[in-house]
Amino acid sequence: MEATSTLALSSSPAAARRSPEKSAVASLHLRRFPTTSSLHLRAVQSPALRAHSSAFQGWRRRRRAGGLVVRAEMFGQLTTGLESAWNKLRGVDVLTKENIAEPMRDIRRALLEADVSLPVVRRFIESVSEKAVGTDVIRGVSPDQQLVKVVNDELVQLMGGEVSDLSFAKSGPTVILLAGLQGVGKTTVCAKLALYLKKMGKSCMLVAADVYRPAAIDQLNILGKKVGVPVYSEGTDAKPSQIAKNGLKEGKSQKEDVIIVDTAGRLQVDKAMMNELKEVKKAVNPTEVLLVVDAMTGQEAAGLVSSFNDEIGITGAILTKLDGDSRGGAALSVKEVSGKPIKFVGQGERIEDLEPFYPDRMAQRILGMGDVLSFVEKAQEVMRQEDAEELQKKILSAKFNFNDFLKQTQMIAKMGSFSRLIGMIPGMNKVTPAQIREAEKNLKFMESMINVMTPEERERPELLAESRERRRRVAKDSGKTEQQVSQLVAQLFQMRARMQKMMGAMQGKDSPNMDELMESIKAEEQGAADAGRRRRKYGNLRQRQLDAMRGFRRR
Ligand SMILES: Nc1nc2c(ncn2[C@@H]2O[C@H](COP(=O)(O)OP(=O)(O)OP(=O)(O)O)[C@@H](O)[C@H]2O)c(=O)[nH]1
Repeated sequence: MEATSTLALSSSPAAARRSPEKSAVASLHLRRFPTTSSLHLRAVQSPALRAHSSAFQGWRRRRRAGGLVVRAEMFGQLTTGLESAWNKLRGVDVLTKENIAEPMRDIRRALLEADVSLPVVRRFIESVSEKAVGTDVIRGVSPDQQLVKVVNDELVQLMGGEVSDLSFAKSGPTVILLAGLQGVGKTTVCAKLALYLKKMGKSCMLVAADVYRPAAIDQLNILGKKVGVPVYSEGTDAKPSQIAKNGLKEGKSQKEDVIIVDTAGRLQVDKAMMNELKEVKKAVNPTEVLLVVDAMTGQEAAGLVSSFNDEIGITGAILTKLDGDSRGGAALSVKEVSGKPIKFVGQGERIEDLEPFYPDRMAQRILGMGDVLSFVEKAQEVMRQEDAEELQKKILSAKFNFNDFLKQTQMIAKMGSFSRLIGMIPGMNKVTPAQIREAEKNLKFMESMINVMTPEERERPELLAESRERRRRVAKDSGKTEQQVSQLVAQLFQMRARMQKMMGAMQGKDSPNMDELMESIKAEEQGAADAGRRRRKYGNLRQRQLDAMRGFRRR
């Protein structure tokens, strides 16, 4: 099957003549490379990203060393469709509403061709467009790579975000009821699931409640033997609900951890089938009711999950035959259409070929750009660090005024948390969570006073230090006391001095001793009485700061 085969490809012209089909696939994959190569070039420009880019160098070495091995990806059709979207963004500097219009049309077309349902495609496109345009520019990352990342994140969300684990009963055996149309792979899934659970250390029993196809019971017996789990059956004469009930009783007496009930499939959904399933469900009160659907039926699979859920109430789906699905519509639509997660995927006929459904891994397989994604993530992390370094520099500046102060509190809020910033300052890791909470509270408090200062006062804190009138006005407008405003002004001067000390320590090549620094901060906060002692300790520059503060206190 083309979707699963691994093609050994040589990039030589002779090989292309020998096998034009293989060569076409190779060139298709090679077209993806300019992205990776330019990504590499950009990466080397940024020292922080150099280490990460070595992966690309490794790849290039391997490529130069000889033949190219390309795996024809599952969902290959969708991957190829999406590629044309990235290609359209070559040469643009930033993602805008205008320049993403055409790539978005390609993505839309690729998803529709993959048999994703139209409402799902619409929502997806809307969400990707909104996020792509609102994305911050990351240095070293090109817009096409950024779009890849946005699409990846949205694909992960579309498929449920997180892996959805099996639930187990709190007491007694866990009952898993499997339902589905004929030939979708239910009986095979029974055995695959039993093997999976056995590997988890759980004992299992299979119950043959498919009474309409005698071969199904034989098939289950054979598979049960293969996996090494008991199979409970009563032939084809008993009622499925009775068989399931008796099977559960047997399983309980054997102290099995999990009982998996195989039910009959029909060619299409009909009332008799639903009623029978309802009866079986009532008889065994299952922990999981999983609908087995064939991935190759595309969005129809998603519709089925919805209608089974409406009729009998299910807990999730198992997508089989994903190995033969080159489109991907089912995997992408099930969760969004039905609200029910895909819990497992079948990827082959062997009993080992079942695995939990990981939305993130699936998205990466669809995009076929694992390297680009991890590169963008790394670049985002570097950008966050650079933000923090920039912030640090500003904090350390002796010319720090209320504008800087405000900007920084806002930046801190943008970064999510003060604790994160503290953690980024070398040596500051010992700050306790209580101290951090207190600092965050103080920041808000101070911000309310700064907000009512005039632009001039923010620029030149000395104005407030010199004028009681101004301090009174700020107090009145912010709803704080005059004393609190005075404290804020004093604090700013203290901060300037403290920052100078930190700068001195850093420029003196020694890394600052933070314990000592924290101690001195505490000492500073004890008030004016200690000023003389601090003056001796901090030298001339500190002296000037303290003079300014003292002058202000006298007024
Ligand atoms: N390639 C592939 N084949 C599968 C997968 N799962 C099941 N099959 C094949 O699909 C066919 C039908 O599987 P069954 O398990 O008999 O299906 P069923 O749903 O129990 O069928 P009924 O009992 O008739 O309802 C078999 O040939 C399986 O080997 C899969 O994940 N990949």
